Amino acid sequence: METVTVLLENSMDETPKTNGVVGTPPDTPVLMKGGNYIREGKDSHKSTCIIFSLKEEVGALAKALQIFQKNQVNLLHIESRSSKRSPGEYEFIIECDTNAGHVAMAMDALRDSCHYMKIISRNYKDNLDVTPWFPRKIRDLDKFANQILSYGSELDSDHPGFTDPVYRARRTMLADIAYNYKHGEPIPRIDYSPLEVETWGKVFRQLTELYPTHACKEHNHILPLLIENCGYREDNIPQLQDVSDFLKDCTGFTLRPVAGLLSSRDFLAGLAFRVFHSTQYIRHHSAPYYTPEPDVCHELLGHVPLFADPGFAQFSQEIGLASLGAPDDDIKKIATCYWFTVEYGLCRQNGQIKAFGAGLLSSYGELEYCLTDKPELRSFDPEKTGVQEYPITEYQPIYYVAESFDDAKEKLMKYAETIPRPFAVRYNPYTSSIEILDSKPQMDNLLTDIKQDINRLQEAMSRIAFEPKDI
Ligand SMILES: C[C@H](O)[C@H](O)[C@H]1CNc2nc(N)[nH]c(=O)c2N1
Ligand SMILES: N[C@@H](Cc1ccccc1)C(=O)O
Ligand SMILES: [Fe+2]
Repeated sequence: METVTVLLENSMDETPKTNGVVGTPPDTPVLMKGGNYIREGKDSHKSTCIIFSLKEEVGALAKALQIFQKNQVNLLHIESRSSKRSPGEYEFIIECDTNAGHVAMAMDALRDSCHYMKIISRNYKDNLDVTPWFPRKIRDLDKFANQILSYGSELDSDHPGFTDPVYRARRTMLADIAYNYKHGEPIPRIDYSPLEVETWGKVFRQLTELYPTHACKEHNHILPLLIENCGYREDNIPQLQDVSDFLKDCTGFTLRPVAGLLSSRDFLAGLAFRVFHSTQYIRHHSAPYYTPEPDVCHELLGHVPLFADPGFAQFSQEIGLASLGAPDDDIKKIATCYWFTVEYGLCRQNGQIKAFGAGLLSSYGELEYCLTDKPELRSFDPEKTGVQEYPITEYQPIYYVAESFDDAKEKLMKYAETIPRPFAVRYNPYTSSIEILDSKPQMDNLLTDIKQDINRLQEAMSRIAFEPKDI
């Protein structure tokens, strides 16, 4: 326990007290995986979170902490709050490093000495009592950086850039930026090469020709604003920081650089914080009109326009919140629904079918293809859509059509509500953190906030001076 500083707040305040993260292990250099430009992830940031309550007696916490010490478990963070679940008790939230020590043994021992205990851990498989780990503070997203899904060798050798050493070196450089990025830093600006700008230019020119006839109206509405405000031009690849600033003003969404495809769980968790993980590299110049992985064209032309829409931003965050702590099966289903809507969705608008999925809006080839009679079209229904298999690296054989943009949102939200979880969560935008609503004090706080809002609404209504024509 060499790095632990315990500062307990002996206050009756209901909100958890943050005592600062102490002793997060430093990053150790990671090795390049043979033949791949994606580096192997390391578990240095993995932690388990335990919520437990103890009888209020002298030395209770010290006893509990001894359990960790005996089992050589390193504690990273401690919060305390008085418990309303069991009056007279304190609740503690402890984050411990799972890389060293006998974590499972410590938890078994701890279980015997406390009334209430909930575990949130990456190590949840085969253990129904454990809620899968999720980030609780926006800074926790720094822990995803190394968790890029590296493609199998099959895709590697298929990849258009596989045999191009210049391209591979570029990818390594941009991956490094994403690996080293920390929350709150400005996103480094990239000086894109003439070849990279040319690739972007081709993609941009071709796609903007198709959008008027193929893209949904929401996308067509926002693109001109990006052209005006963020340097979206045929001869310029927009910088992530500029786009992030723009989104922040529109809907509070921000971008963070990422080295490649994230797992569905991690990617969705980012959305709960209104954070969109965005790649910064560009597809290989030999295949501008379809690429098998997300790239800056996909993020900036496919996803970003819709994140500037308040309704879509809200919906994305709700999906993110619904995913936190969900079991693997549910993550898979919700990710599949996400795939067939946000990534590859079609929708009806004024009697015509239009594309709203980002994977379509960033691929000239697939955008054209999806509205021909080649693919099969089915109607979007989360129960069925959620279990459909799909290829990631080629045109989709099946698309799901939503009746409208809002219809897809509503259906998906209803579905998300059925995901099992032992508590509700909400996002606190003041602290950029997730509150776990699992006991009365948290619910009281929520109620107080809602009351304030109702008062404000009432006040606003009473202040409106009605014009005679409004009555
Ligand atoms: C949630 C769903 O799986 C979705 O397709 C995700 C997966 N991981 C991702 N990772 C990155 N970097 N960019 C994306 O757009 C996505 N999409
Ligand atoms: N196929 C998309 C990129 C992409 C790949 C995989 C998942 C999502 C998007 C394009 O060419 O723009
Ligand atoms: Fe995407």
